[in-house]
Amino acid sequence: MGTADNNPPVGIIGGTGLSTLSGLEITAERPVDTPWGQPSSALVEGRLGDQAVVFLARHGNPHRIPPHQVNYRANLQALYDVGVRTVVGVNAVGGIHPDMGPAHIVIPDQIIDYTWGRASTFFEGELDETTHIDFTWPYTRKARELLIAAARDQGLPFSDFGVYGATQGPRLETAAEVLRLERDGCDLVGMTGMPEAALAAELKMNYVCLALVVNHAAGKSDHIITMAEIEAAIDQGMSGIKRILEVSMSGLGALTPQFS
Ligand SMILES: CSC[C@H]1O[C@H](OP(=O)(O)O)[C@H](O)[C@@H]1O
Ligand code: HPA
Repeated sequence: MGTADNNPPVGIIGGTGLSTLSGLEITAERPVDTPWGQPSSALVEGRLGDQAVVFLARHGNPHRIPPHQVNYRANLQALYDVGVRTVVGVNAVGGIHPDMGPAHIVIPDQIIDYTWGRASTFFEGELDETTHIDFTWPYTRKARELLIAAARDQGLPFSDFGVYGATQGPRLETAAEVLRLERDGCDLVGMTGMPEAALAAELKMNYVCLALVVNHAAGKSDHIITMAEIEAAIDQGMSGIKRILEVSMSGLGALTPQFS
């Protein structure tokens, strides 16, 4: 086995509360283009410890692109084109499961997609062949195990399971919608988990979600959701997310591509 110096770069897609990655020793910042258009931000190349990393801000830096207008195809393609084969999607989410309150960290294992109207595949238009990827397990098992081990190692409050319900946004949900998500089996709700995960699978990249609960989902507390509450949870929990990234990074870099 080689050292982390020989690993391909790991991609980190930062979401709400993570438009830049402090701790990343930046070596280059490159605006790039793809056949699908421009990604949300320049690619920020650097190292976390001895692992090469390419960081991309999902909503742009500064944060300005709403979840339904993110160019998910360009984001994944841009990372792929610079050699990334393993991606960590960092997501702020609302907690539905009673154990998943603000500042709790979750490494989910499943997704239900409620989004609509988003460009959600690379395989459309005139194709030589129709492609239906297998998506039984949307997150790469070995990548999940590495994040779980890192969260445990750091003594952080986390759950090693969870169904992520991806809603359209940009508005938050009604209480009745959250009850429906709960009946469907969702533990978390966010707006960007899809099509990001499916596009990574189409490119045969490893993909894993590292989620920070930033509010109780609508109707799951005695108050409405405020940006102040969300910002407080980000302030409290994002340092733990960064520690998990640092500890797991070289292991993630050593993973071979998912389907090879
Ligand atoms: C009230 S914040 C909603 C915003 O935060 C999440 O973004 P991300 O997944 O990129 O961290 C959520 O999906 C929404 O876009
Ligand atoms: O409550 C939520 N709903 C959807 N997306 C979110 N992202 C953070 N919190 C939430």
